[in-house]
Amino acid sequence: MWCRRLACLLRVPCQLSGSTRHRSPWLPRDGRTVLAAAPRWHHMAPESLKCAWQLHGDHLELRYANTLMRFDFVWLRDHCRSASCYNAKTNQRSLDTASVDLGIKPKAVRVDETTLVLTWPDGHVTRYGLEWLVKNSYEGQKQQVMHPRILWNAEIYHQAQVPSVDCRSFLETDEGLKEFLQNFLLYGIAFVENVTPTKEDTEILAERISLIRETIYGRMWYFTSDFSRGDTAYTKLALDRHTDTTYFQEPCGIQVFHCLKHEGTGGRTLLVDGFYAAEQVLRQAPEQFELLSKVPLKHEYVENVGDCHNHMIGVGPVLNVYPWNNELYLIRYNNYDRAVINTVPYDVVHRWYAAHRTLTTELRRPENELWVKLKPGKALFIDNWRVLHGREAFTGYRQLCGCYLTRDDVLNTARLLGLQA
Ligand SMILES: C[N+](C)(C)CCCC[C@H](N)C(=O)O
Ligand SMILES: O=C(O)CCC(=O)C(=O)O
Ligand SMILES: [Fe+2]
Repeated sequence: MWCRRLACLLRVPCQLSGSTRHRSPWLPRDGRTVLAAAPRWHHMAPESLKCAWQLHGDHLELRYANTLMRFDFVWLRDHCRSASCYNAKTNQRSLDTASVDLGIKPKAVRVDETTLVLTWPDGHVTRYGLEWLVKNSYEGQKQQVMHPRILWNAEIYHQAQVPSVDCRSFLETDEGLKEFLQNFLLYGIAFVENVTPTKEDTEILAERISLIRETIYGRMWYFTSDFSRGDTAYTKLALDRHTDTTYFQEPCGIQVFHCLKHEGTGGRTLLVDGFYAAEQVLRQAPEQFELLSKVPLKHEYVENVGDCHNHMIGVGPVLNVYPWNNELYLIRYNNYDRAVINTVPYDVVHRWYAAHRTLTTELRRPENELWVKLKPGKALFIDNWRVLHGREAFTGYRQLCGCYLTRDDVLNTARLLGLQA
């Protein structure tokens, strides 16, 4: 309940779907009435009014479990789960989709209490469970979220009292790992406690949930304020909230931080839920949310320091949403690394700056800021596609180690433990 309700807040009413394409074909269109050939609803036995279907020129319409679904005929042929079309052992399609006539129509259609049965012109029979269709239809997907989340500001996060997971339980039990991953998926951040403060022990943690993503910064990195790289992260300066590696075509999915040493003052870590802020933008100004999700931008990293020569460019909008349900899945926000804007005309640029300002205002609200002091022994995992991080300026010697993780593999681990990810 927690997840569904809050995650739903992230879904935008789709402004692009009001076209006539989605209108029922038997309803008057453009003021004209659809005449005689209007399709007819076939109901199952009178006692099961929950299912009805009708055939149209190019698709089948099915009402089941309060969902009105429309299926293209090629789709229905392509997804056939018969033994000759689909290998249920490997979950792979055997049917060559290119061999299906794009004008294909079923020769016969029958629906009983549980199953839709289609006979194709060549005599091949396709059966679909009605429950399977609800789960796998576009209309069914549209009503669901891919990633249940709890959006937070500082108060929501504190009140939830999300526990840190103990290192041993994380490494040695499935329950510990699952609890950690559930917290991570819901909040976009999670802590492991009582970790031995070394790079090697941090690496073992990372490898428990994923593969380490090696980048231009190395596999496992150490960093201090030694100016060894051409980036402000390697200084003592404050860093405003941002996501990392915005200049990669696919920004790193997860960032791991473990502070191994700090003898000095300051240096607290700032965390802000980017999706919570984006959600506020959506409520206040949906057209600005839409602009942030449509306007492509470049981020860039140019480095020429010592032996390090790098030039990275990543392209994409600030907000990335799934087009079928408008659910946010990635925020790319780094004002330091944002490149010259040359991908949009001047008038769009101005509206984009206004939208960016609205988002920045939300991201900077003090009540949205979670401040934590990272200490040796406490490792922090951050969803770099959702939660922004920053840091306070500091004095003294401070050493952080960590790594990036490949997102697919974190989600893989979570799914194998039975979590929705
Ligand atoms: C974490 N580590 C110190 C290795 C790299 C820092 C990368 C900093 C860069 N400005 C970015 O935001 O991507
Ligand atoms: O020093 C820190 O706490 C974080 C610096 C930073 O943003 C990074 O390494 O990505
Ligand atoms: Fe960073």
